[in-house]
Amino acid sequence: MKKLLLGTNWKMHKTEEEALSYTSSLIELTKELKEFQIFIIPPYTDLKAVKKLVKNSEILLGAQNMHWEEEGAFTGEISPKMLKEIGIDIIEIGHSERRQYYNETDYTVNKKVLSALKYGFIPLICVGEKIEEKEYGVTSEVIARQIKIALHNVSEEDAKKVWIAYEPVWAIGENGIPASPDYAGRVHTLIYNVLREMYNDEIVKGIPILYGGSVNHDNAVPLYHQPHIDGLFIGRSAWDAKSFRKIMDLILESRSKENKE
Ligand SMILES: O=C(CO)COP(=O)(O)O
Repeated sequence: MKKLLLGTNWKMHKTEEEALSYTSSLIELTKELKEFQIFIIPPYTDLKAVKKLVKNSEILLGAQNMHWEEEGAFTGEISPKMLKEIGIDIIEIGHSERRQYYNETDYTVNKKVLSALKYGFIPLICVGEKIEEKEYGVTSEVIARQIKIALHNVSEEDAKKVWIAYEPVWAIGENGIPASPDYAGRVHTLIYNVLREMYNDEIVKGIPILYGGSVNHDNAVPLYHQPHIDGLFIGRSAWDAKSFRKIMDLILESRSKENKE
């Protein structure tokens, strides 16, 4: 069975001290679990310290953003070369908060994806429709455009390294309403079909599509059962290591019930 990808985006949370305490607990709590590929995405200021802890574990480490240039006059930005030196595995690209507050566009997402691939990172590309786009019935068009532009000029060989996260904007954060598992499953199937327009079937089967947006202890299992949901990308419910582990336990419980049935 393929490993389920389970990761958490910390957003602008956790000082270095908090990051170290969380990471050591998570390593301890998950060290015997082989069913999941766990990843954590802390703020830049925590990355070096967290890397020292995770480097002897199976946990992958990501950064929340990256400039596409190696260096230059880009005050406040972080380059692929800097992240490579720390030993980062994943670059999260195009999260809706970056699209909403920091002028991230489909075109800058594409530049970052190409740069991340060039430097050997896994680009974790976030896509998702806004509430008004859902209400006007253009979710499929929005998602198809985001995916096609993000992957523009990405070769078949490189597409194998890409991860995609479907995060409906209206589902994210404290005021978010989680997508129903059925709705999420339908959009994941749509993403899968958009990818099939771009790449051959073998490659598409290997591209994981994660769901994110108010994943919690109640909806993690039904989401995991949907078609083409290959992982969960979690905010609040995974910011406490025990709460994150609880999501893993719920999934394991449901898997063992299935095996018995
Ligand atoms: O934005 C998210 C992951 O990138 C999800 O955040 P929440 O799980 O807190 O809604």
